[in-house]
Amino acid sequence: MARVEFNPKTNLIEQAAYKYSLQDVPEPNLYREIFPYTEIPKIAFNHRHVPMFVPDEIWITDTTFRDGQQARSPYTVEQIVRLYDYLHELDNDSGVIRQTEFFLYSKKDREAVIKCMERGYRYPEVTSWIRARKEDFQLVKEMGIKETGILVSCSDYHIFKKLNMTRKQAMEMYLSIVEAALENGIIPRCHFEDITRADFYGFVVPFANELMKLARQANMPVKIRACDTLGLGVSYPGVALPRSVQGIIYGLRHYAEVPSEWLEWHGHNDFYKAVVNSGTAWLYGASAVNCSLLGIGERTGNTPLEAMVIEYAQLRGTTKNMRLEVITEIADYFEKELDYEIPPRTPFVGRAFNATRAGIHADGILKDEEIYNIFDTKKILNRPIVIAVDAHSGLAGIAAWINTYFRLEGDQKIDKRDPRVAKIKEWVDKEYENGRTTVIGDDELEMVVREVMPELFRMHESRVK
Ligand SMILES: CC(C)C(=O)C(=O)O
Repeated sequence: MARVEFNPKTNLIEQAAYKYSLQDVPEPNLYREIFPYTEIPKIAFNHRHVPMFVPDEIWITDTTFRDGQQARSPYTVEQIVRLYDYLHELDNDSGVIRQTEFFLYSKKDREAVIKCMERGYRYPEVTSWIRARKEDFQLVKEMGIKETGILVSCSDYHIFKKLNMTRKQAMEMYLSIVEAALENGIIPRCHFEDITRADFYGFVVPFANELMKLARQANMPVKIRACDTLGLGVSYPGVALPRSVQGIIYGLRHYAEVPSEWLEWHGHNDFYKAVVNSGTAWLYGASAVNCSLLGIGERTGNTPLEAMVIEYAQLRGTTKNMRLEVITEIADYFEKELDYEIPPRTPFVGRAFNATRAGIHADGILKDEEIYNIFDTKKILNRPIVIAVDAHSGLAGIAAWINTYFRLEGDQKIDKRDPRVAKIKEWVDKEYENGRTTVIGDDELEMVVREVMPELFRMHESRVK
């Protein structure tokens, strides 16, 4: 039962939050009715609605060098430093991209951290990720890092099956590690792994309560990152725990009194929900959402950082002083320098995200591009709209297609008088002479351009399917 108390500060009779205590169950609660494993997981509703609560400040934290790097071959030190520079350039001292986290395991990891710290940027702040071993705190301290991530897996899948412990044993172990961080003057950021399959009232809230006690005793923040490890979080109104994103964030704030500034959501995209879940976490009281560049992370990836930059702009009505065109530079860097193929239809960064193939759309765009473009992609992302070619495009249309599609600038640009453009036009004309009525698709034009201008493909090889 919830306690009803008089609050002299507000002069109101208030219902105090019920204090949940640890349920040290003998058998794991695997929520088999929701996660039968041999069937698709179920989305259960209890029709409980929690209030929206948007923190005064919301921001993004980055995991490109941690979760991102776990899912691909490691970056070199130079690549890490370049990507860190890009994050800083994108943030442009707005503080929206507030922190990024690094492994400290190897000499190479540490060299990258030192180089990034030497940059002296305020944002994104360098934080670390360590094994939950007390010796590692010394390392964090020596490197001058103020905050570190610590893994505190919280579902019974992890506690019973992976750690082979009881809930009480796991909680005691986690608390002793958090205490060690605080004793070393380091802010612990507790990664509640697999929270969307965890017993919320039997483990998550009681554990968070203990963490908040430690924070009060040490007079230091103890942050909580709610990790939707398998992307099972759901943001539909009335969804039941443990899958409810808003339920988790509300519950941590309300029942464990975790302040918004210490609360973060870490999403995965297994069910295509990473972006909406992160936005929901913001709206229901987590100040931070954890993302990675291009969403690169374990399996289907994390919440894409660039998507949350755009979401921030939509929710807040401002980009502060972020430089959104850097998103395009980052995408180019991944493709050209890191040999990473961005799926063409990926929002904001894929080469086809603002391309239109339908003749009728191209016609509309020729009249006024606003008709078929989501926003001024040239101004905001330095990505001019891409137009498909048809019977009426002519030399100029074909040259424009090549220049926008391959994003050629300055003297790289192909002129309409270039004889290679005439060759492509011959092919286009033949198509229509032979009775074609549809617009020519990007893939078809790519094939012809590949024959006539192979050098373009050497530059953009990773863009070609
Ligand atoms: C390893 C943990 C912290 C994680 O990244 C996740 O749960 O997705």
